[in-house]
Amino acid sequence: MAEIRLSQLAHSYAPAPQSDEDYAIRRMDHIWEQGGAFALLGPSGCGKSTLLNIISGLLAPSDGDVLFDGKRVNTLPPEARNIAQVFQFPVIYDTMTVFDNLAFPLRNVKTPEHKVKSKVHEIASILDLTPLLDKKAKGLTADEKQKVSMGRGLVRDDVSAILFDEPLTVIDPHLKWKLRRKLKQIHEQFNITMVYVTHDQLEASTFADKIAVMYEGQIVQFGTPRDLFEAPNHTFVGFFIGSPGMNLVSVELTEHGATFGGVELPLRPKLLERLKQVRSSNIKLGIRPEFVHVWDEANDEAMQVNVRFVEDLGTYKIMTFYLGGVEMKARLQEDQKVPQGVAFISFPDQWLKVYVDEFLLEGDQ
Ligand SMILES: Nc1ncnc2c1ncn2[C@@H]1O[C@H](COP(=O)(O)OP(=O)(O)OP(=O)(O)O)[C@@H](O)[C@H]1O
Repeated sequence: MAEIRLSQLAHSYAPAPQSDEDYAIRRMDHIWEQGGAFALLGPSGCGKSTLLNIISGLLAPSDGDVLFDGKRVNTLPPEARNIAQVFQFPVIYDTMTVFDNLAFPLRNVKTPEHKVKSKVHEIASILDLTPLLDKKAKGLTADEKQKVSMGRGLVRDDVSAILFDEPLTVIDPHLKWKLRRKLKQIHEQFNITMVYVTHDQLEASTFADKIAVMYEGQIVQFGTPRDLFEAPNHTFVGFFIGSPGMNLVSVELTEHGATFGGVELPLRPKLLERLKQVRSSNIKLGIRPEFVHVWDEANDEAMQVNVRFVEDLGTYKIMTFYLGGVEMKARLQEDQKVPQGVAFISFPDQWLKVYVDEFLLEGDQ
C-alpha cells in the first residue's frame, strides 16, 4: 500500500515540445493518498491513460518525479513497482485454468505452493470465481474474464496500488453495477490505494471517494462528488459534471455588477471589488440548473425570461429558457408549477459562481 505523489510531472510525446499544447500531461503536482478510492475522470484524449502508464512505469515521464511513499520510482520498471493494472480488455491466459491464471503472479515471485493455494481460494471467493477455478479461461464470459484480471491484481500481498483503466468497457450494462459494487467492497476489505480511470461521471462517483477531473492534460479539480457539483473549480467541471451541465455565460463588468446581452446582474460589492482588480477580460458566470430559482409569479427579485420548452424526465423537469439571448436550463421539481411562455427566475448569490480565465475566482465559495 502506498501514497502516490506526482511532483512537477509533465509529459510530451513530441521530441521538442514548444507550448502547452505539445504536452499530454501539463506540469502538475498531485497526491493520491494511501488507501483511498479515487477516480480519474475526463473526456477522451485528456491524458488519463498517459498518466496511468507513467504511474505504473509503462511510460517514462519527460519531466518531474513519481514517488511511492516518498521514494522516487522513475527508474524502476513496472514489475518492480508493485502496481497492478487492470485494462479495458481482460489480460488473461486463455489456455490456462482460472486457478492457474490467479496463481500466475504469485508463482512468478516463487511463492510456496501452499500459500498460492490459500491466496487463490481467498480471492476467488471474494470475486465469486470459486465454481470456475478448474475451468479454462477461454470459455469464460467477458465479465468473468475481467474478474479474473482483477483477481490477478489482488492476489499479491505486496501490491501498493491497483490502477483500473476503464475496466467495465466490455461488460454488459446490467452486470456493470454488480462489478462496481464488488470493487467498492474489495476496496473496503483491503484498504488498498485504487485509481479508477473513466470518462463516465456516474461510474466515477459511485466508485470513488474523491474524483480528479482531468482536462487538456491538467487535473482541474480534485474533490468529492459533492465538491464537484456544488463548487466546480473550472468551467469544464461545471459543464462536464451534472446532467445537464452548468449554465455558463461570458460577461462584462459594469459599475454595479455584470452584463451580457442587455441583461444586468448585480454582484455582491466585495466580489465586484475583487473582480475589478482582475486583469483578464475572460470572465464567466456559472450556475447549475438545480440552483436556478424559478418563482411561481413575478416579484422584485425575479427576472422575466422566455421559456423555450420543458422536458419531463419523470421525477423532475428541465426548463430551457433564454436570458439575454443565451440558452439556459433550470431544473423544476415534480410538484413545481410548470411555467408557460414566460417564467420568473433568479440566481441565488450563494450558487452564482464567477470564473476568471476558466478557473473559479479564489475565495468565491
Ligand atoms: N503513443 C503516443 N504517441 C503520441 N501521442 C500520443 C500517444 N498516446 C497518446 N497520445 C496523445 O496524448 C494525448 C492524451 O492521450 P491519452 O490516451 O492519455 O488520453 P485518454 O484521456 O486516456 O484518452 P482515451 O479515453 O481516449 O483513452 C492525446 O492527444 C493523444 O493523442
